[in-house]
Amino acid sequence: MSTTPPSLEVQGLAYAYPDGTQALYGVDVVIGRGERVALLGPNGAGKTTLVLHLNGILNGGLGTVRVGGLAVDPKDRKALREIRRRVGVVFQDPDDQLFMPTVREDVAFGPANLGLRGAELQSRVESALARVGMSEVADRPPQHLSFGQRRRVAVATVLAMEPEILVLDEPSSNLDPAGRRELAEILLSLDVTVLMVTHDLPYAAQLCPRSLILSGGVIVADGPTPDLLGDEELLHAHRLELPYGFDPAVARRG
Ligand SMILES: Nc1ncnc2c1ncn2[C@@H]1O[C@H](COP(=O)(O)OP(=O)(O)OP(=O)(O)O)[C@@H](O)[C@H]1O
Repeated sequence: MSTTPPSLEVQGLAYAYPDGTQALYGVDVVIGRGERVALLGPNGAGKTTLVLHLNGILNGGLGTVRVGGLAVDPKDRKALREIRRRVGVVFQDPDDQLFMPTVREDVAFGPANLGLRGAELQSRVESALARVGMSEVADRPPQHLSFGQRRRVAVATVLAMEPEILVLDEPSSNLDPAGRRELAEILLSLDVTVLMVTHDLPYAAQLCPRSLILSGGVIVADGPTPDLLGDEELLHAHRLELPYGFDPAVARRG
């Protein structure tokens, strides 16, 4: 009987930077296919360090990372290329991700590098742009778009690679209320595994049925988002604060 491997399996991941700063102390996380999970935690908790291990940008520590069953192995360049396709990271600043003369060329860049051409490439690009509602701006230069539109195009560049897991770094930052809501609607409509790093607890509650709290390089909580956000002591112990008046009980479940 064959079973589908989880989108992400992290086991015993420990990492110290070259200057000796220990950022992760044995992290274990399994994220099943199709889950949407928020990664919460105070500044300096190790969230970025963990994300940089998912596609092999950081390595050399202890433990293992598997994406869709494939191990991240920095020595195996072919496997690493496949890992970087499977782990689609949307950075906080879309301008780190968009550099071509038009939106269409930016979205085509990754799949063209994988060797896609012609109708197959075109259909990847059209589909990724449609999924983020950006088909209308395909021929415009990215720098002529609003910040919110650029973030959506950055999501499209990653979706065009058909990733196993979409990793979003602070997706709601710098968005106005309408842009924030539009992005939430898009993310909820996608049929893809999501790991979202955020300090925006209401956004985590709205989008992610499950949350992880990373603090001091350790996963200190892993469970349904409404339960974690409803635990005042837990939040206080890890410098997490809900906005005044926000009721985590209204957070979406399932
Ligand atoms: N290049 C580096 N060299 C040495 N230490 C580092 C380096 N980058 C991060 N650190 C340290 O590693 C620890 C984890 O940092 P990391 O950036 O992963 O946290 P974070 O949870 O992403 O924080 P934030 O919410 O502020 O983005 C911190 O103690 C940080 O000072």
